[in-house]
Amino acid sequence: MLKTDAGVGRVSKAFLGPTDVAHRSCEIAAAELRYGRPIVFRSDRSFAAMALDAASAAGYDRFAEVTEGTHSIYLTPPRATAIGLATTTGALVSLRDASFERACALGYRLDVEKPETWSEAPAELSQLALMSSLALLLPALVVVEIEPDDDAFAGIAQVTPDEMKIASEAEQRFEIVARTIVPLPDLPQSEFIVFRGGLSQRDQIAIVVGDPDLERSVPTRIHSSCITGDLFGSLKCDCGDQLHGALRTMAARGGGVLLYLDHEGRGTGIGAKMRAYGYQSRGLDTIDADAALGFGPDPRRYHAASAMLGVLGISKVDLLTNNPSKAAFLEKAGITVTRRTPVLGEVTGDNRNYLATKARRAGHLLDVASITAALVRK
Ligand SMILES: Nc1nc2c(ncn2[C@@H]2O[C@H](COP(=O)(O)OP(=O)(O)OP(=O)(O)O)[C@@H](O)[C@H]2O)c(=O)[nH]1
Ligand SMILES: [Zn+2]
Repeated sequence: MLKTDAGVGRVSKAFLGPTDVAHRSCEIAAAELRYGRPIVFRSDRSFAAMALDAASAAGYDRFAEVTEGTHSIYLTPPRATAIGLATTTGALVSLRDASFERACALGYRLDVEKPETWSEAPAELSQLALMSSLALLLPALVVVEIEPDDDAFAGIAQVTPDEMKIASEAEQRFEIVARTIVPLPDLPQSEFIVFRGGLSQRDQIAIVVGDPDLERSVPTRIHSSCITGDLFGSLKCDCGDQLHGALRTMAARGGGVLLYLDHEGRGTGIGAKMRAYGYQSRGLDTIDADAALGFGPDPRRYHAASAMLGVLGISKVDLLTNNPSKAAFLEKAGITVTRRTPVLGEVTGDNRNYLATKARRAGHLLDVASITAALVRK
């Protein structure tokens, strides 16, 4: 039987089907983590957890006290590997007598010594890392295994793996809430279409440039938000150039669609991205900096993109990207990618390493030699 009523008692069938209940559990659990409060993850085994990124020192001390020092920190596989622990499921390191500062150091800081003792984390804790991503928090979690009916955690928000699975279906449900023309410089008439839906996501927009023929392959860009690059023209990345270049390409081809997705920092959030920039200033590349914070190379998911294209009636695209995983996702979601058009920004001394790392380590279709040559020519 599906466990979909964790901790909520009797449920109104008039308003709440199983998907609603599951969806609500996930949203509440994510919100609680963001407020720095614990949640309970109820699988075959039960765990209480709180996210260090949001917890206060006092909240952490209370967790340590209630659990009588039996609490541990869960390190995801990328974080465990970054601090020298060889594991595929992640690591648990005891926090007995460890201060809040020590827990944070183990969880996401640089220059931490490899812990002497640790154990393999139970595989189900990766689901807790997913919950913290949903909450846009670092996946550095203080955890303790508890009895399902543990009084100390009574009334705490609960979530189960079944609920997470059911709720993830909601990621694919989007609807249009508003559409209107917004004049943009040097572009044909452009319409902003606002979409609402998904799991823990803000409203997102599709910008329809000109009058694309939806019967044919539509020039399309899936653009992940980058406040530093798109809005402020940061030189650390090429996002702003790609954004404006893609819109110009669409105009030149008679029209197209740009999906501007709520994906700041490759989906990790602006807080994590700025921490990652700090680590990059100390010599780590974009992937190792994210790994030091506990993230895999690219945690983005593109369900919103395929759902929004579906609502717009677009089934064939000419995708403006250098990132093959965007094309692969769309194909898997049933959208035909007839062609890929590269989108290149200006190569600068500040973004060269970032672009080269994306090519070398993330499989982006960028020519490292020409990136370097472009710089030499300057
Ligand atoms: N975590 C992290 N995110 C970054 C960093 N630099 C840029 N980003 C984010 O990376 C994303 C880049 O998005 P896109 O330009 O759509 O995607 P892409 O994967 O580079 O692929 P293209 O379609 O070829 O541009 C944005 O969400 C940025 O905020 C970084 O150093 N660390
Ligand atoms: Zn950027």
